[in-house]
Amino acid sequence: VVSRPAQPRSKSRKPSRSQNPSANTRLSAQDFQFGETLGEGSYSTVMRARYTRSGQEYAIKILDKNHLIRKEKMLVALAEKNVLVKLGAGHPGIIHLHWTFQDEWSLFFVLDLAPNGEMQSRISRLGSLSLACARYYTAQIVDAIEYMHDKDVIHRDLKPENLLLDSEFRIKITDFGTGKILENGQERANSFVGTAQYIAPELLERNETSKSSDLWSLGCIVFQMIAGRFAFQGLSEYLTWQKIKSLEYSFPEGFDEDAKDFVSTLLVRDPQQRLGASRTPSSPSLLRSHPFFASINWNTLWTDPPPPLD
Ligand SMILES: NC(=O)c1nn(CC2CCNCC2)c2c1CCc1cnc(N=C3C=CCC=C3)nc1-2
Repeated sequence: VVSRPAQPRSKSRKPSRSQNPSANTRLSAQDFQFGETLGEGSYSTVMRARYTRSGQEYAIKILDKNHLIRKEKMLVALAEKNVLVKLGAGHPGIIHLHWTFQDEWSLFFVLDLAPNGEMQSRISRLGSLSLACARYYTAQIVDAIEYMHDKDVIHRDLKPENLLLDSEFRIKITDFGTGKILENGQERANSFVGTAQYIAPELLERNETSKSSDLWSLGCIVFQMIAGRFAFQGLSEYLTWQKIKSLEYSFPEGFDEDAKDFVSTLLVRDPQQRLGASRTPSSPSLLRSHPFFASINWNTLWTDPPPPLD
């Protein structure tokens, strides 16, 4: 990825037309004061930025055009934008795309900033989360996943690194670079994506992903939040995959019984048999009615403060 100066190069070029739904202004990099780098991908850099006119902070994903073209990833970048546009601003648990614009070198996605970083960092720092915390965050993730799936979007790389925390320490699911829109009732998609410890067996065995693959990843995430370690971890990626395919995992002593049952209903080899796999937007959610969530008030889930992290 091209390393960017603190302030993008200013050239007397007309910024391209931006997608700024709230006004007729034409956005350009000069409208922002860029700060720290939040993350780097193979063809993108995410930077903290302040919109000069309002003072509002955002995360701006900068995609290098030449790199996208050379690596034939332009369609991937546009697919990510389409997923983000389809998800819109409709859910508090999903990072929202505010605007896009481009210049001669880069595409710019102006996204919500989640100032409190990754869930992964919390789990690493604390070892594991308190049961109350794990329950609260799992409920938020379930709520966001069901919203996403109701819009026929699958994430395909859910993991604690992609679960960010906003200013109120609420979940924000991010990085839809591996996201997929299922067209016209399509149930499954072919393409290899994902991160070793969270990949569903059907992806390893049949290169197949579906909404249910996100549910498998959810099971892995809940296990990790409570146990403080991966459900599936071998000495190599290949051995990790072998454990996933043979469903070789075990709960540590003292793992909460309701949480154990919840995780066990998701870490199921057959995608169709996972809890919530056959849910439709009009059918009741089997995930939400699981006993693990007995103490969750789904109506105030996004306004309730999180329990203490440890
Ligand atoms: N790939 C992305 O779309 C993306 N990547 N990041 C940073 C990554 C850092 C590594 N783990 C995955 C996320 C972001 C976004 C969206 C938008 C976004 C919004 N806020 C933050 N905030 C962070 C704050 C502190 C540390 C890391 C990220 N980060 C992002």
